[in-house]
Amino acid sequence: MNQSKEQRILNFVLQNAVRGDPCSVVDTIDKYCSQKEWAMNVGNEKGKILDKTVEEVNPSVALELGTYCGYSAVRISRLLKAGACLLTVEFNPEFAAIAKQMIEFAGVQDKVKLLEGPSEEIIPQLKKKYEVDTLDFVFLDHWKDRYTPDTILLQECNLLRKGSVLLADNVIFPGAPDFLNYVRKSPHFQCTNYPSHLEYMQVEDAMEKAVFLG
Ligand SMILES: O=C(NC/C=C/[C@H]1O[C@@H](Sc2ccncc2)[C@H](O)[C@@H]1O)c1cc([N+](=O)[O-])cc(O)c1O
Ligand SMILES: [Mg+2]
Repeated sequence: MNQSKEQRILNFVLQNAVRGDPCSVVDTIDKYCSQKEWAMNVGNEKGKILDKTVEEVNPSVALELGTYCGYSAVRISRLLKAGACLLTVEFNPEFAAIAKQMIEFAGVQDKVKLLEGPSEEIIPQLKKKYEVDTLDFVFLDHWKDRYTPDTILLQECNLLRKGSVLLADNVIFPGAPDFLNYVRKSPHFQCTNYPSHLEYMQVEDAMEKAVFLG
């Protein structure tokens, strides 16, 4: 039975990256996906916007929706201070298994908790089951039509506090028009747009930062 693209990406990392070195894992995935097979990792150009936002927020508790192969989980967790953690949500078991191996190879497993299941089920469990008080940072990179309902759900579950930062990938391509509309119209969010390009392509894309105002 031939391998999946995600398995091929993982194998390329296992054979070419440096174990325990998150930067080499990130660079090796970018190398494979720019030269061999495109894949929906946030990539290096938008990844630098992600890095800057994570460094600015310096979160104690971060949430990622849409782990995929673990590229952004490795990218985010490499920047976290001692004792901080990233909770990342993935509902596809194959992708979760790939991401788990990617995270372990990068050596960031002590900072990352991979939660298997759909975000709409996991988010309401974060306080009681995963002992989260509030989230300092949320990276949205899962199904684009889930960005808005999950942003509303995060508020309903009292998981955001004054100053919590949401950063959404792909608000131009594939696009998340209802999310942009929602956060930009809401009096509870202060929004900033960061124009960029789709990973590994010369297609326009952008990230949107939405700071919760309480
Ligand atoms: O579709 C895109 N992303 C959807 C990502 C989905 C990821 O999140 C879960 S869905 C889930 C996870 C958790 N909870 C509920 C659902 C999927 O199993 C996948 O791992 C996308 C597409 C393009 N593109 O160019 O077409 C570029 C990108 O950067 C993208 O992010
Ligand atoms: Mg994306």
